[in-house]
Amino acid sequence: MSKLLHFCAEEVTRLFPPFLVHLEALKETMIEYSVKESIVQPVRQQLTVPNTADRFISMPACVPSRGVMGIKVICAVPSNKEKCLPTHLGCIQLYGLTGELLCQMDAEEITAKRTAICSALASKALANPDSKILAVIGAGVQAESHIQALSQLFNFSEIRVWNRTKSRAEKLVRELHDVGNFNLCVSDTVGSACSDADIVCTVTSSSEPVLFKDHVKPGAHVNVVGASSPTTREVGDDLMLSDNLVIVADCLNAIKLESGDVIQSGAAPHHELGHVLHFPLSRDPDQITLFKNLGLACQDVVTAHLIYKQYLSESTRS
Ligand SMILES: NC(=O)C1=CN([C@@H]2O[C@H](COP(=O)(O)OP(=O)(O)OC[C@H]3O[C@@H](n4cnc5c(N)ncnc54)[C@H](O)[C@@H]3O)[C@@H](O)[C@H]2O)C=CC1
Ligand SMILES: O=C([O-])C1=[NH+]CCC1
Repeated sequence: MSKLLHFCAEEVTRLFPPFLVHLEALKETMIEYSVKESIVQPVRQQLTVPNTADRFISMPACVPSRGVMGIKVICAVPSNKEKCLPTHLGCIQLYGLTGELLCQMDAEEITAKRTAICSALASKALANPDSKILAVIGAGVQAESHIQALSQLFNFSEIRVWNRTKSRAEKLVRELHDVGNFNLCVSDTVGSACSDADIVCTVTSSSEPVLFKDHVKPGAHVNVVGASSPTTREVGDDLMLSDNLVIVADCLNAIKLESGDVIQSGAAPHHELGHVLHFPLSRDPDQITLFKNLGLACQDVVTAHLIYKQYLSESTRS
C-alpha cells in the first residue's frame, strides 16, 4: 500500500465544498438512495460502551455512481461536554471500487455540516417557503450548523435558541451575531422559543422528550436531529402520535431500529427524504411535518469524496 493520505480537521476545512455544491450533492444522494436504490448501505452498527451513554458507531456505504465506497466510524460521547471535549469524534475512510484506500479524514466538520444540510433539504421540501421564525432547541455543534445552513435557504426575521444551560445559548448567540440579517436571540423556555415558529430543530443529547405537541403550531415543520438510539427521545408521544403529523425519515429501515421517538411511541413513519425531494409532497397547510434526521453513511462518503476530489484538483494544478 502506498503512503496513507490523511486529512486532519484543518485540511478538511480548507478542502470543504461550497455550501450549494454540498447541498446539491446531498440532494442527489438522497434521491439516489431512496428512488434509484443504487446505493448500498446497511443500517449502521452501534455499540454502547458499558455503563455509559457513549456509543461507537460504524457506518459503511457504497456509492457506485461516484465510484467510491467508505466507512465512517464515529464515537458519540455526550459526557465529553463537561470536559470541554468534542462530543462527536470520528474518521472516514474512502475507498475506490477496486478496493484501494484513497484517503482518510477527520469526520467532525463533515458530520456537523452534512447533517444540517439534510435538515435544510427537508425544510425546503416540507416547510412554508416563507418561513420567518426558526426555533433551535439545543446550543451545541448541530445548533450552530443548523443555524448556518437553514439561514442560507430561508429569509428568517428571527432565530430563537433555547438550551438547558442558558449560558451556552447566550454564548452561541454571541458567536453567531453576524451570520445573517435576522434577530438571533435566547429564549427562556422551549414554549417561548417555539411559539409561532415556522420551523423547529431539536438538536440535543437529551434522552427524554423536550418537544411536545403544544409547543408546535399547526403547519410548522420540525427537524428532529438528536435521539438516534432506541432508548433516547426528543419528542413527546402527544406529538409523535398526532393525527395531524406527517413523519419523514432519511431512512425508513433505520428509523424503525434506531429512533427512540418512533419505537417508544409506536408512531408510523410515512415517507423517506429522497422520495419527498423527488416527488414533492402535497399536504394540508395545517399539517405538521417532522423530519427524523438519523444521519446516513452515504452522506459522509459523498462529502468525503468531494473533499478528495478538491485535493486531487489542487495537486494536479501544482
Ligand atoms: N442526525 C445526525 O446525523 C446527527 C445527530 N447528532 C445528534 O444530535 C444531537 C446534538 O449533537 P451535537 O450538537 O453535536 O452535540 P453537542 O454535545 O455539541 O450539543 C448537545 C446539546 O444538547 C444539550 N443537552 C444535553 N442534554 C440535554 C437534556 N437532557 N435536555 C436538553 N438539552 C440537553 C446540550 O446542552 C447541548 O446544547 C446529539 O444527540 C447527537 O448525537 C449528531 C450528529 C449527527
Ligand atoms: O450520523 C451520524 O454521524 C450520527 N448520528 C447520530 C450520532 C452521529
